[in-house]
Amino acid sequence: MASGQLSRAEALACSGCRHACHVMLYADTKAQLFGRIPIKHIILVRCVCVCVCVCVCVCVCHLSYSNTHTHLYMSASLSEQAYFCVSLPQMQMRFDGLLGFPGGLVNPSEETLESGLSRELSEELGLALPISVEDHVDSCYAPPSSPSSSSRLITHFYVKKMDEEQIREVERAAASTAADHGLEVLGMVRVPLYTMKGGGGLASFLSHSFIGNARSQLVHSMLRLNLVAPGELHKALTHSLKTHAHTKQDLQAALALTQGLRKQF
Ligand SMILES: O=c1[nH]cnc2c1ncn2[C@@H]1O[C@H](COP(=O)(O)OP(=O)(O)O)[C@@H](O)[C@H]1O
Repeated sequence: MASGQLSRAEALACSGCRHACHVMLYADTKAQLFGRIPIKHIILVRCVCVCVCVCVCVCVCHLSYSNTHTHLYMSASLSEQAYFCVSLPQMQMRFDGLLGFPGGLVNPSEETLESGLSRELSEELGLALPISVEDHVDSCYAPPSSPSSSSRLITHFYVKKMDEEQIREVERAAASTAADHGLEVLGMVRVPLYTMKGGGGLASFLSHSFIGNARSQLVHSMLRLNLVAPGELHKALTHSLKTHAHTKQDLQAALALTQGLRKQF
């Protein structure tokens, strides 16, 4: 067991600990890539800014595809059969501007971890999604939020595979009937799993700010479920670090702008 990780039983036995449960929802689907490229075992994700995004699970050869908007690098095995395995992991933009998985605090003395997580999902997604013990992946101590914080937080992570239509239903409900929409949850986003020339896609996504250990939960899940090949992920993370350096420069330029304006007004 990795450091900081606990078994479910150890976690529940911790007296005075607070518990938070979050879930990664994802789905596979059949799809025709650009209507003509026969590729097997790819993961295809739609994201906010690019129409069709590609990522890879099985690496045999390298293809490159380009149009006026995108340069996508794919490792893929070709097949006669036009069957595409599309994966759609979801995260949310939280009220605090950070990315995270749907879920929240659960009180195990009043409810099971799974029923508490389902309750949180009804508020955030507008749907009662049953979560079971089998969906549980791991439990670990969260880093203390401040040196003075007295109670320790244990985060429990779940992964639930759904079908594509269920994911669409979640997206529709999250934006229309969910009580938390526009308040605690600013919107659901699909994770772009592809790597673009220049570092777009997954690399850009991973360089955003995440709540708690949500980024490592995402990275571990991508590896464990073979949603992204380890080499692709390594490349994406290396790019994310470069993006960070660029973001720092950008922020410094923006800060200089506001400093100039502060002097004027
Ligand atoms: O996606 C996540 N992965 C891991 N930990 C998270 C995630 N989202 C939130 N947390 C942690 O769990 C705590 C409680 O989560 P959240 O803010 O969702 O609960 P709440 O909506 O019930 O207040 C947060 O303060 C944060 O430390």
